[in-house]
Amino acid sequence: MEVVRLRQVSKRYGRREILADVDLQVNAGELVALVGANGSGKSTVLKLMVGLSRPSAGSVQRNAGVVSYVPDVFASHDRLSASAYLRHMGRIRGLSTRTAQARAHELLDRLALSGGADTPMRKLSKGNAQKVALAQALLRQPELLVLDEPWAGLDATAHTTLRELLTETAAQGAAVAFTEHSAQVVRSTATRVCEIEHGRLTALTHQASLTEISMVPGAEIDWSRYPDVVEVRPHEAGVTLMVPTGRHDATLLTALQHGWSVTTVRQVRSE
Ligand SMILES: Nc1ncnc2c1ncn2[C@@H]1O[C@H](COP(=O)(O)OP(=O)(O)OP(=O)(O)O)[C@@H](O)[C@H]1O
Repeated sequence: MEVVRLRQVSKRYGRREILADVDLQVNAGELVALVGANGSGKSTVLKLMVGLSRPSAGSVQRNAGVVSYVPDVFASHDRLSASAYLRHMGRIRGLSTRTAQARAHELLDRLALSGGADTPMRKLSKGNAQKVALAQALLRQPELLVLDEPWAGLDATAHTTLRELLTETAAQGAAVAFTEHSAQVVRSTATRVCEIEHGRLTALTHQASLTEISMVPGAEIDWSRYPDVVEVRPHEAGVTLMVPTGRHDATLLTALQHGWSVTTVRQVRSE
């Protein structure tokens, strides 16, 4: 199902054309990454998607009740604590105080907000403020979730959690669009990648589905040197690898031949 569609969209600021003839749709369940150089127009596309900006020509159609947006900069000078802010945002989004509070705590726990949910917003570090911005966007399951460089400033744990949260949100039927500069994050998260160059969409590529393999170490292997391995996540119990589905058999074989014990294998992103 099509959740948002840009048709022949152009955007001008004064006489300057920022976007030209952009055709792009995002469907329910998709994770679309917008990539391109600084200033190529990615954030502008995101703002058009959520309705924060209007096209100079062309049209934007949205088929979503709950739309959530995470801006690239989320600076708050508020005296409100993170948890009071999220309770308030939850109420605005139609949740009861109790549900908003429970959901806020669940999200802040998963994202490991340090300094506590009772810290005034203006005292939060950049990364922790980003965690609050993400929690705000996920208080209610959105139908359209749009995020501008959401990984910026996050620590390693929250980095992984964010990918899991976005994947879960898409699996529950949301259309998800985001910008990101790290090729590795794009490869391990997006189901489709759109490239923008000087305000024009230049390429669209579908990403292969990925399989996540968790295992306990045997003989030493530097997994990052294996071309099939998209991502390596070391953790206390061992390591978790992301490998394109279809090529995971070879990775499993290598692991077993080196005495590693495989604990779980699961497909985390389908095509
Ligand atoms: N409100 C505005 N008024 C005038 N120009 C703007 C405005 N917003 C964006 N621009 C210009 O539009 C162009 C595209 O900006 P945009 O923020 O969409 O790029 P981006 O691809 O997201 O860049 P980055 O990777 O640096 O975040 C830039 O040249 C920027 O200066």
